Amino acid sequence: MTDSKISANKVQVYYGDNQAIKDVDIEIQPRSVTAFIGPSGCGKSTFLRTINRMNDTIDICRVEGSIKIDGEDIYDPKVDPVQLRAKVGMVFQKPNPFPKSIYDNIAYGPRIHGLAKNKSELDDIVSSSLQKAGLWEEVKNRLDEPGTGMSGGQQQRLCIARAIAVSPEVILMDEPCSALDPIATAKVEELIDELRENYTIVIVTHSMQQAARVSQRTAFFHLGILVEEGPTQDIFTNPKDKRTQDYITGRFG
Ligand SMILES: Nc1ncnc2c1ncn2[C@@H]1O[C@H](COP(=O)(O)OP(=O)(O)OP(=O)(O)O)[C@@H](O)[C@H]1O
Repeated sequence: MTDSKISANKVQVYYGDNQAIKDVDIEIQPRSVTAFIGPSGCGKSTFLRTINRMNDTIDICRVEGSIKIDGEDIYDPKVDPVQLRAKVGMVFQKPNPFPKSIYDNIAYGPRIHGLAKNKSELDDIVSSSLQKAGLWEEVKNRLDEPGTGMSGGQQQRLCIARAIAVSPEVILMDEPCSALDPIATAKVEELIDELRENYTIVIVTHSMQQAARVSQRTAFFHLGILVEEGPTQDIFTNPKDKRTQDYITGRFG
């Protein structure tokens, strides 16, 4: 196994008095897809959001323990959460393009982070991000049109392109296909498979079939606890814990 990209150690997350994540330790491998699965409310999204400090935006939420990316503690007071979220991008359940043109959706992050010296560099970032998200051919002649006018699946790939535009190393995806039809889902899954060559991807999914299709490793959460984590094939064919077995065979959740 290579060195981990993300190391979480004894992570606890509280919403007020309610503890949503208990003592989670996990090592996430670079350039691969890790799926988080588990019944509703088990804390998958909460734990995902600790990896780019999105929980900071929820007043009552408190995170304890340590999360390191490339050995650096992302909760260190020196870390700027805005920079962190460029390095650790996020794609949400519902596609959420900005009410701007397709071009400006992609150019927004690079402009804020000063990634382009001039218009031609910005054009290059926009086209290469759309190419990496497999969307270029579909939109190259309509970059001035609103992102919100695209189909749901295209909007989600636009959101992936937007995350890619600021050169992230990690991409977090919180049920990215749950609002998409099967054809759009298949396209996003194909894209995830291509992206793993260059990015570390963590995906929360309710679909065990999706976890089996796209991920190399799977982590099963239950009641805020990480019950087990391992190669996806092992988790689905030979789980060690009875709770995992019960979940994957549809006995609960
Ligand atoms: N913003 C919030 N404020 C208070 N409690 C929250 C908040 N978000 C999540 N929780 C609580 O934390 C626990 C874990 O929720 P979380 O959404 O992380 O689970 P999940 O496994 O992602 O669920 P689902 O699959 O339904 O999205 C639940 O008890 C939930 O009610």
